[in-house]
Amino acid sequence: MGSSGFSWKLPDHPKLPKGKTIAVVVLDGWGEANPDKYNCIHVADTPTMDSLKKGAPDRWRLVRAHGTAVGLPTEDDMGNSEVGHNALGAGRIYAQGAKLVDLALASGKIYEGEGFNYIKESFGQGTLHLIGLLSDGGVHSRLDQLQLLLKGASERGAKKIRVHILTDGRDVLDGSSVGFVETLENDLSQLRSKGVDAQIASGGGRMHVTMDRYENDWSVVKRGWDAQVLGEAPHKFRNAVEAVKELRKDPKANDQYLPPFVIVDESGKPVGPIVDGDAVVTFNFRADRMVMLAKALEYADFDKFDRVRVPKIRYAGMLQYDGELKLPSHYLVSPPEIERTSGEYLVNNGVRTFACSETVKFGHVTFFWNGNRSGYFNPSMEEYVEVPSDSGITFNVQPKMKALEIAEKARDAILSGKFDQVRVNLPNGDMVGHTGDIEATVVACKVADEAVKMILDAIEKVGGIYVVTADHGNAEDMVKRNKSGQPLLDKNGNIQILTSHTLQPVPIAIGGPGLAPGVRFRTDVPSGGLANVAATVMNLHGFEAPSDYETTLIEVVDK
Ligand SMILES: O=C(O)[C@@H](CO)OP(=O)(O)O
Ligand SMILES: [Mn+2]
Ligand SMILES: [Mn+2]
Repeated sequence: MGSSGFSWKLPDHPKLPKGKTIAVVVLDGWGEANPDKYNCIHVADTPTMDSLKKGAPDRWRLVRAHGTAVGLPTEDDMGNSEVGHNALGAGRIYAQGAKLVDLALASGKIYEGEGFNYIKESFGQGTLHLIGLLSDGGVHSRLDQLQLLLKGASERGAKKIRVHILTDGRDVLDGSSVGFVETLENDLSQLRSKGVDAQIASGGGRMHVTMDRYENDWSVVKRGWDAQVLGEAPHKFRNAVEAVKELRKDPKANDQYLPPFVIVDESGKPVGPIVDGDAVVTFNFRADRMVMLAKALEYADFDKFDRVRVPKIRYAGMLQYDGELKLPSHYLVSPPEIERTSGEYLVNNGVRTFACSETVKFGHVTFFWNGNRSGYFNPSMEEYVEVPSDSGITFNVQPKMKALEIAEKARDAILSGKFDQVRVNLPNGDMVGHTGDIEATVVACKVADEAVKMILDAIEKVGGIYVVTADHGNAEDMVKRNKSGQPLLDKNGNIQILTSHTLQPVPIAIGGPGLAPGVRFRTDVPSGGLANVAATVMNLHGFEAPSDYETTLIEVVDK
């Protein structure tokens, strides 16, 4: 985009009026799948979402929310919130972190960049520490990328390497941590046979150790800091496979919430605390659950918890996690440059915007929606409201979460007349779906449906328009299936619970008294995806979308 001649001004839509209040509702983790007893959305009482479906095909359809439709490497990649909200807000498909890292590793460019050269300075005297999520889930990180990085770094002079693992069980099956640790141990032993002193140094479950987000609970990050940096944890083991196996013996244990542990040598000393002169790489490509640790590692002024000891290190992220904050300042791969998002365009065209969710999804409808950018485009035109999430619990014990509070805020914003777009994320289907608790997920879906109703009722009152959609699947399928769709059993004959997202498409529904009578979904965008939603919403606000946006899903026929 050349600077000369560029204008934020959007052309008027030839047929659709401006000035309608539009509710944009994102149901997190709400896909469309065959109805059976593991489809919690089907099992739950969801009269509002059911009634929207009756508008098919003119005002209800499905859109793609996984794989290449959202910029992921392959069609086997399930959708996730980052790429889903990026696509929804940006209206274009960007090659996402997973893919950018793949390309940089394949071409070797990762080793030529500023970030790698910066950390490499420490390889002579210091240890290289790699911290991140150990699985092949592909949402935050990928095992094969870690493996390539280990190989590449050791070939380029890293003589002492320590890996600080976070077990998954959220993007992959619970219990799969053992296999991933065994694979990593095998790789590290091969490195040792080549003379590299390489070991796992610490670990813990991702939801209990390190990977909190949006500052919901700093104690999670502190537990990680204590283990990774200070070498202190309640559990000590001589090896990580044994650690994970032992800790999983607690009947309440699961991969997502394993307690922190450190690996110690024969004299009981931790094998890999982070000390002055070391290099650290956080190898997750996804931002939200790495930003807090990045702050703790990078900020001189930091008061979220007592770091006790702040080693002088060279730190790089796999990507830069926040472009506005320039955090971290060193990184191995440049993040996608998502610019000219729909939020920025609309604000520049006078659309007053309200966005709301609870803490655990707040950044989704703001930061991710706006192309991984924090803050307002224009504070006098926008208001972002965060409803505090419960912390320190798994959401199956509180499946209603803050859905109704979010809906109340949205309702009040709609009725206030102060906003043209009121955008929310309703987290329940996703956050409770990730716990693998089917009963609780059914409750979660019911309450999300109630929240949608509250918002739609407000839209009805003000003569507005609604757009109800989702960012990817989760709650619609809670069981791992074989290729023909049959539930898979484990060796004890129990079904294998699916805690992860899915490859399913998601619904999008439009309606409300403000929707012009001739508006309907086009039939010539059959493979439409989340990136087509931005142009659609721009049209409903009375504007044509920029020409490089993915095409709109709607047309206006004469009535
Ligand atoms: O909880 C998360 O971090 C991911 C799953 O790893 O879910 P979502 O993409 O919905 O935020
Ligand atoms: Mn999501
Ligand atoms: Mn999720």
